Amino acid sequence: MAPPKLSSSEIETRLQDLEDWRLEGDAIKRKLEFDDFLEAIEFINRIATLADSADHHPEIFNVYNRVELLLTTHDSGGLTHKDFDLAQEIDRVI
Ligand SMILES: C[C@H](O)[C@H](O)[C@H]1CNC2=NC(N)=NC(=O)C2=N1
Repeated sequence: MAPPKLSSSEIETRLQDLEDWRLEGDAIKRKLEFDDFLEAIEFINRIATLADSADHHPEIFNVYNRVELLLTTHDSGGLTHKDFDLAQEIDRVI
């Protein structure tokens, strides 16, 4: 079953632990820059494994050495604990 959407105050609380993520509409977003394309792709591969294990999949945008990640829970129509949990796991593998 889809997890419940978080309230705005729950979202604010969880965002405090994620200094590089920004709230954007119904999602959280992080922009990253690497030395080159291969570094960016290697990072994407690392998070692909994490995401698939969590059965939670970020939207991933890549242009050369830049990667933009967007997390939201489509099944719930907004942000849930799954987005914040995965964001924290992603931050650990950078
Ligand atoms: C059936 C499957 O578990 C769902 O479709 C999962 C897969 N990955 C997902 N990823 C994201 N970001 N949001 C979801 O709602 C979602 N749902």
